Amino acid sequence: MKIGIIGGGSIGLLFAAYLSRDYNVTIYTRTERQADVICKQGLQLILGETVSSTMVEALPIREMKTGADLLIVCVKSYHLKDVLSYLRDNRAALLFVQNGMSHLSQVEKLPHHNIGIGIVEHGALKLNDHTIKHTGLGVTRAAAFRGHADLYKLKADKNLFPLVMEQDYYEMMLKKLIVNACINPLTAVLGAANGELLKNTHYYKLFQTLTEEVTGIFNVSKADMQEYIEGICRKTALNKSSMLRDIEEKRVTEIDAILGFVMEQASIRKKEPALSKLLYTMVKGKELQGEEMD
Ligand SMILES: NC(=O)C1=CN([C@@H]2O[C@H](COP(=O)(O)OP(=O)(O)OC[C@H]3O[C@@H](n4cnc5c(N)ncnc54)[C@H](OP(=O)(O)O)[C@@H]3O)[C@@H](O)[C@H]2O)C=CC1
Ligand SMILES: CC(C)(CO)C(=O)C(=O)O
Repeated sequence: MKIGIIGGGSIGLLFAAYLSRDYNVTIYTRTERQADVICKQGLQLILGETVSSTMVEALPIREMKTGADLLIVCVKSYHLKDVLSYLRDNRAALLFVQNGMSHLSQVEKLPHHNIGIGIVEHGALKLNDHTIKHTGLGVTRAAAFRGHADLYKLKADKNLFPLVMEQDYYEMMLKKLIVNACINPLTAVLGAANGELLKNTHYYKLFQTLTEEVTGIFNVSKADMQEYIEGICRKTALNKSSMLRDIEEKRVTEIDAILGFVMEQASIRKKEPALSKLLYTMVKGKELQGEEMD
């Protein structure tokens, strides 16, 4: 089976490092430079004290080949529009692994017969063009959005890179969306690690109010979700959320895909997302502040 991975970032390199053990993998990068580095130096995966190297094919996306069975799209949600033009004439099955839910409206317009949605619960950090650090062991969940689910049942390391099939893509994405909506913007604005949302009594009140608002918009049980999200905050207590890292590194965040989607749904469902609106504006302001400091 031939797998193409689009985007040589944290998640793309992580997927490539594990899947290339069992499959013929090609990484499609934005730049020619990164593709050259990967082809010449191979991929390096760091997990704890262990460093493993694999030779993997890489090409700039504009030289994308046809003939792959599966393309796993690992760019950020706001870069999807740039890669969709490369996908339109490619008949491969597609698997999208973006955080948030705003990409669903773009995905559903694609003509492909087989489209899957993935949720990544690993932590991964790209150290350079060909080195990836697996910072948090988790699972990848996948479900069919359209067509056959079997295509995403990939063989991969059961302990280090397990894949779990889910029945309902919407339910699976919604749960992750609510987690990201309740943790990421607050930690980004407060400059706090995930565990601080539980430890600091004032932050905890804000966190509870936000969880109440977001679960209310989607008519999901607040008590169950609160417990689930608190569990994630405890497990990742010392970690910075991806949004906080984006703000610190003056990158664009995925706020539109996360709280933007929440606010859109609130408007459709005639609910008032007061705190979400406030946090959305604050994160947008932080993004602008980052741009102006450059
Ligand atoms: N990192 C993590 O631990 C987790 C990430 N996720 C989700 O996975 C998705 C990917 O995140 P992550 O890997 O961290 O993001 P990164 O920013 O690390 O990687 C995205 C990659 O996409 C590449 N890219 C952008 N535009 C194009 C293009 N037109 N053609 C080809 N490649 C392109 C970028 O290239 P370049 O660098 O050259 O700009 C970059 O290498 C996000 O939605 C994120 O929320 C989910 C769970 C955990
Ligand atoms: C689960 C969580 C909040 C872990 O930090 C995450 O997915 C993120 O940071 O984007």
